[in-house]
Amino acid sequence: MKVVIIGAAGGTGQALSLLLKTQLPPGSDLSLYDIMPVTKGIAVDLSHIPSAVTVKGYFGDSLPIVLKEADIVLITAGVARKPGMDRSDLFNINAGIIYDLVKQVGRNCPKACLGIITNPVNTLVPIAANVLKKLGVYDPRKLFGITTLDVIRASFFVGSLKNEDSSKITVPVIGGHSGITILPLLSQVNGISFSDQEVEQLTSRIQNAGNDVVEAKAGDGAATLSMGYAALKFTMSLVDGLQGKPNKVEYAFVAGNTAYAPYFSQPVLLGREGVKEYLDVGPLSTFEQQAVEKLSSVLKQEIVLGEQFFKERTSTS
Ligand SMILES: NC(=O)c1ccc[n+]([C@@H]2O[C@H](COP(=O)([O-])OP(=O)(O)OC[C@H]3O[C@@H](n4cnc5c(N)ncnc54)[C@H](O)[C@@H]3O)[C@@H](O)[C@H]2O)c1
Ligand SMILES: O=C(O)C[C@H](O)C(=O)O
Repeated sequence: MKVVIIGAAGGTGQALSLLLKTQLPPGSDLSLYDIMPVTKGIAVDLSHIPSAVTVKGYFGDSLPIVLKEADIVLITAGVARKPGMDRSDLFNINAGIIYDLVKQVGRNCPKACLGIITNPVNTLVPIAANVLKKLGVYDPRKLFGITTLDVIRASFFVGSLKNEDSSKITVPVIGGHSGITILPLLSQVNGISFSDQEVEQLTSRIQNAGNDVVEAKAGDGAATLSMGYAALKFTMSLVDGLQGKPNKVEYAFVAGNTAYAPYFSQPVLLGREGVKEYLDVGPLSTFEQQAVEKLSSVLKQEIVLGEQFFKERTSTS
């Protein structure tokens, strides 16, 4: 299994690299890439951890070589938020970065599964899809916006509210990865019920959890460590699915089969080619039905923004 992390010298990239070095199946190749020369040193540092995962670091113009033979590419390259910013404020810089990087992915490892962590996920995934389409290598089963952080946060918040072990609680989170597009389905949490007030407060807390980290870090970045853990969870399920292990289900922002928006975070069963089956989001409460109607119009606008960017960029290049 070859996994490439692009943006590996950043906060999220380093946390994820560390976790994957210890968790990938023996014999895997973990290749780290960033524009920063320190990436080589990060790989040397990680290589001293005893595990049967080979780790190498690259920077500069070596990306095409790094990508060859990749099974999974995870992109965390780009800028992160500072207090007072929305994820959409990152669009101007990160859209161009994703456009260029995904071109390289499409050219050098067209069959790889691609996970986008960089924000704004809701807008960057449509750009990535269009870049891959233009290259003639788009396979919707293999392109994911990684929204697992919302899922793990929701488990933690529900566990702390109800005094339960959060590692045993699963909260479905659908929609997208910004503001009201993040919709936890609290009505589907097994064995736990919530008052209307708890539903409203928890929903808002899950939607705003990213802001809490950005404010608490006070100008020095956004969530990196919990994101590293979340991306590990997603990636290990993807690895297992690619290796043919059964019942690997994750929530991810995909070009799926819901009526809510052309790209939507929903449960997916992972298999040898990426998504094996798009699963139903299940029954929604009245609160969730109203919320999903509202979020779908916001999400559609954010998706259109990505598609417009792609059109403008291709017409000028
Ligand atoms: N999907 C999510 O739930 C989620 C969670 C946390 C962070 N994020 C997003 O992930 C991104 C990274 O966050 P971070 O905190 O790790 O930021 P960071 O600034 O610590 O790291 C970003 C890294 O990207 C590198 N980079 C920039 N342009 C590059 C390019 N063209 N090629 C290769 N590397 C490049 C930088 O050198 C840096 O090392 C941000 O956009 C952030 O909003 C998303
Ligand atoms: O909030 C951010 O900007 C980073 C990430 O999307 C998060 O949810 O923590």
